[in-house]
Amino acid sequence: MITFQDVSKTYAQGGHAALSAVSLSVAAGEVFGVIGASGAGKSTLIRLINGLETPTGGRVIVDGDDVDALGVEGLRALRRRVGMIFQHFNLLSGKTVAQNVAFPLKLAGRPAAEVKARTSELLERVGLTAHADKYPAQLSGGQKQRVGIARALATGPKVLLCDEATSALDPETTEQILDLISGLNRELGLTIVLITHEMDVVRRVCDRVAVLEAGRVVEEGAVEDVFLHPTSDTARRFVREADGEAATAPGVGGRLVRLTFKGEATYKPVLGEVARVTGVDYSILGGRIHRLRETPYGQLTLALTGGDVDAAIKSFEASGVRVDDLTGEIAR
Ligand SMILES: Nc1ncnc2c1ncn2[C@@H]1O[C@H](COP(=O)(O)OP(=O)(O)OP(=O)(O)O)[C@@H](O)[C@H]1O
Repeated sequence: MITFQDVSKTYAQGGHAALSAVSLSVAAGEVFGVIGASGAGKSTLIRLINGLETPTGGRVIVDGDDVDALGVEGLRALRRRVGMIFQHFNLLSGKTVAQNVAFPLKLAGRPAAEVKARTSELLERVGLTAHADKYPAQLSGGQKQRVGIARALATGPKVLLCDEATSALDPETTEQILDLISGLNRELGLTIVLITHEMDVVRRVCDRVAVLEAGRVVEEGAVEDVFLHPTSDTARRFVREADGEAATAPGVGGRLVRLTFKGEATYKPVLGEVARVTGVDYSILGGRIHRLRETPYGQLTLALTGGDVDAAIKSFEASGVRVDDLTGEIAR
C-alpha cells in the first residue's frame, strides 16, 4: 500500500538530512508504527505519505501513485484516499462538530443530502452523536480527537495517518482512542500508519514497527520481535522506558538473564522445576506481564547463582522459554 524507496529529505533551511535512505513498505490492512525520539524525522516521514512534504531523493509510492509526480488534482484525490489525524486535533474552532466532519465532504462537492447522512453515520461511529452541535472548545481532548477521526474518515480513505494522535491525551483517553483506531483497522480494513515516541502505543495497536534515529531506520520488524527482543540501542531504550525495567542491577552477582514466556510456556511452573533439577538459585530483578495486541506474554529478569547455570538455561529453552543473556547488555 505504501512504499518508501531510498527516501531522503533535507529541508532548505535545515542543513542536515531529516531523513536519509529510508526504505520500508506498509502492507494493505496493517497497522504500522514509526517510533523515534524528538527530531528523529517521524513527522517528516508521515507527511511525505500524503504529499505535505516532498522528498529530496527517492520515491514514495502510495496506493500505486508516485506521490511526488502527482499534480494538484492528483494530490487532492490522494488526500481523499489518505486521511490524517493530528496531535493537536487541528479542528476548525468556528465550526460545530458536525460542520467539522462535513467539511471535507463539502470540499469534495458531495450533494447536501449525502453530506448530512454521512456526517451522522460518522458521528455515530465515533460516539459523538449527542455532541453534533457543540463547538470544539466545549469538548474534552478525547472528544476532539474523535471529531478529528470522523473528519479523517469522511471521504472513505483506505489509509489513516496518525501524527502523535494520543500524545496530548491522558492514559485512559489514550486507551479509548487507540481502541477506536484498532477497531477501524479491523472493521474497515484501514491501513494505518502512526508515529509516536511511546513504545506502549506501538505495543497496543501496531503489527509492525520501524525505529527511527536521526533520520535513519535502525530497526524494523514485527512488534512482537522488536518489543521482546530489540536489537538496536534505540529500540532497547524505548522498550525499557515502556517497562520501567531496571537498566542496571548494582551489587547483584551471577548470570543476568531475561526469560520471555509466551503462549503455553506462560502457564507452566517452569521456574521452580528448573531450580529444583539444576540446583540454581534466582533473584528476581524485574518482571512484567503484558499484552502485545491480543497476545499475553511475561518477562522476568533474573540473576542466576549456584548450581548448574548452563543446564538451567538449557532447561528453560527446552520448556519453550526464550532466554536472553543480559550480562553485557544491562550495564549499557
Ligand atoms: N520545515 C522545516 N524546516 C527545516 N527543518 C525542519 C522542518 N521540519 C523539520 N525539520 C527538521 O528535520 C528534523 C526532523 O524533524 P521531524 O519534525 O520530522 O522529527 P520528529 O521525529 O517528528 O520530531 P518531533 O517528535 O519533535 O516532532 C529535525 O532536525 C527538524 O528540526
